Amino acid sequence: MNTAPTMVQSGSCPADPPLLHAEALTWQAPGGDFTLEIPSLTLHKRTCLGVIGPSGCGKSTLLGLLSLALLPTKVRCLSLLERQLAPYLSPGSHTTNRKRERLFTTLRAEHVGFIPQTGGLLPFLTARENIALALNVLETPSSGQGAGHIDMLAERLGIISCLEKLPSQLSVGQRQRVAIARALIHTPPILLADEPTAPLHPSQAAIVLDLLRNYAETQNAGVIVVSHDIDALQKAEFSLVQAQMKGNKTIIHN
Ligand SMILES: Nc1ncnc2c1ncn2[C@@H]1O[C@H](COP(=O)(O)OP(=O)(O)OP(=O)(O)O)[C@@H](O)[C@H]1O
Repeated sequence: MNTAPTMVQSGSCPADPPLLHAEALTWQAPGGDFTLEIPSLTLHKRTCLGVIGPSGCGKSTLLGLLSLALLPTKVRCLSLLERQLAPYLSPGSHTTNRKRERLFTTLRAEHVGFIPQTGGLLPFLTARENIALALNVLETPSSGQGAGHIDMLAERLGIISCLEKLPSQLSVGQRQRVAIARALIHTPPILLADEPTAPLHPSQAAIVLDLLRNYAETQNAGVIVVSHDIDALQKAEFSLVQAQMKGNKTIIHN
């Protein structure tokens, strides 16, 4: 399906600098069998984007690039909270790999919440400890108020009774909601989520997407969700970004 992307910057103010901006960014898979091109992609404050497209079209790869976990093959501009990162990525850059990795790790930890497709909880920590991990790693001023904050978020996600249990004692849907709480607990300005609602009952999926929309609006954050559930994204008023496949190349932009 090669439909043009639909994009409505609902709620964002054009005067605000974007939270995330990429231009002329390309990733080529090792072996060259697949290429993802991002001519231009911008995430503004108080905006929720829903990236849709068929299996294997590069949606997870897009999140990997935006979360700085994957390095682009080529890039003209990549900025995160107005910090220009392309100079660290150009072939002629004098930055060492270690220095770049240190910077990117810090940016990721402080500014990006990530909900992986598989939850990614540590099996030997309780749900509460998993959620608190981001606060402990960052040692933010909000670390002290962590317990109350965790309970409040858990209440909204319907997992209050799960907090003292290990991931193995939880259902797939409960584990996913713990992973969502873990990604939100340090109130990152950018939230990236890979199929966050896939293991959830439709009623829970709607609650989660509404929570993410509300999070973007109240925290001045930007949310990008990869999902196959177009109806749920539209009901939660996400702006849809359709991946366009052309042979072994995918183009994603807004
Ligand atoms: N490390 C890699 N080496 C080679 N090819 C890769 C690598 N990582 C991803 N790919 C390829 O890149 C393409 C995009 O993969 P990606 O996981 O981003 O797709 P997706 O849209 O998220 O798929 P799904 O909806 O099934 O999760 C696929 O064709 C995949 O085979």
